[in-house]
Amino acid sequence: MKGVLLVNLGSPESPTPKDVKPYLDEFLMDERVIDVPKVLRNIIVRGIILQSRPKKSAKAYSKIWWDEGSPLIVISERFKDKVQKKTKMPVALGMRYGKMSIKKGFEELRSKGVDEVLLVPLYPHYAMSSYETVVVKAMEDREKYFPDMKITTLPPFYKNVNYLKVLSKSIAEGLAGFDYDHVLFSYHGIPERHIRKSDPTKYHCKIDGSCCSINSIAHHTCYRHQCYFTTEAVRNILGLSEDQVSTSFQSRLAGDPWLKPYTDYEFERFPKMGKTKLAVITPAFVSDCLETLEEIAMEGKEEFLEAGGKSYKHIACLNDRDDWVQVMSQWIEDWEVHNMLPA
Ligand SMILES: C=CC1=C(C)c2cc3[nH]c(cc4nc(cc5[nH]c(cc1n2)c(C)c5CCC(=O)O)C(CCC(=O)O)=C4C)c(C)c3C=C
Ligand SMILES: [Fe+2]
Ligand SMILES: [Fe+2]
Repeated sequence: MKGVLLVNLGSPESPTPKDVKPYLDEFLMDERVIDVPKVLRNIIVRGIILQSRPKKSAKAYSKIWWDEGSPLIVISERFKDKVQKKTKMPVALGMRYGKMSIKKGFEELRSKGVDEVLLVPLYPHYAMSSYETVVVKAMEDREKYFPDMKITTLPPFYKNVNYLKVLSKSIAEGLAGFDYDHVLFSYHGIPERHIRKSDPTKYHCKIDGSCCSINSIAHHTCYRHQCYFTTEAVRNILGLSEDQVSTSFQSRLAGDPWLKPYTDYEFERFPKMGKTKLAVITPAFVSDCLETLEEIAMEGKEEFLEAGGKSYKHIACLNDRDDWVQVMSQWIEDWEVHNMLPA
């Protein structure tokens, strides 16, 4: 029987340093996130980052935590429940990090008689630290625990027309009634090095933007290209002009150069350029989470207003919107009935 496994990033068990520490340990010790040799990763993560970050992150998490738990988990569960209502196939939810593991998701599907799984990483764009690590982990778990399970993987869906339409509709609804002079598309950042590592040609991606609009096979795995594609597609659907929108990258860790421009620098810069009424959208995430609710909706607002901005609005992610549920359910049905994946 066929079944579906939706996978998101995961959250700590609670917004306390005690629970945030093991979560960050699993996350940052992933070789696709901090991609240095294991001995060095141990020093950087356990010897440096985990000495202070759990306390700081726990404080941030406690600002956005809901009575039911982590917003990312609660929203992903609501989304899964709605998708389940639209199909007879079993649908399970797993997380790349934390207690709700991918393995548990497979076990749940197996207990319902599933032997063929559609694996759905809940990321529109390809990055080795998000989409790729989900796929690799799922394949490792299959190898170890479910060797007879057949797996098909949903590709990154950043250029799927139906996805772009619901994303644009959600943004249009968020913009309605808000007097804005600029719309910022803020994507989760990644180290520039990851772009080069993910380039199968090893020469196409230049990071400086000179490559991303030239057609190339490298774009299948180029996070930067895919983010700019999303901005441009939505801009066209909404009929916004080029100078009304920009793209930036948030949530960087100290150290290496990450993709630019940095979102927090843009918050400082815009008011100086006369852009004082800002709407911010965060399309790298399908569900709201720490990075959208705290970093953008709370901290970002404060930074922008302090820099001279006059009004600010964060537009919610797709979350469990019915039209998004409908798009996902249609992809699932196309796979179930026709073995077809979204283009
Ligand atoms: C678009 C998806 C994501 C990419 C790409 C990504 C890369 C990436 N992230 C870190 C470090 C951290 N990210 C953290 C939180 C976080 N990251 C994503 C998504 C992507 N990360 C989400 C959805 C979340 C929120 C999780 C939640 O529970 O709400 C954190 C933890 C919080 C903190 O301490 O700031 C870290 C750390 C790196 C290093 C990286 C690429 C190399
Ligand atoms: Fe992250
Ligand atoms: Fe590129």
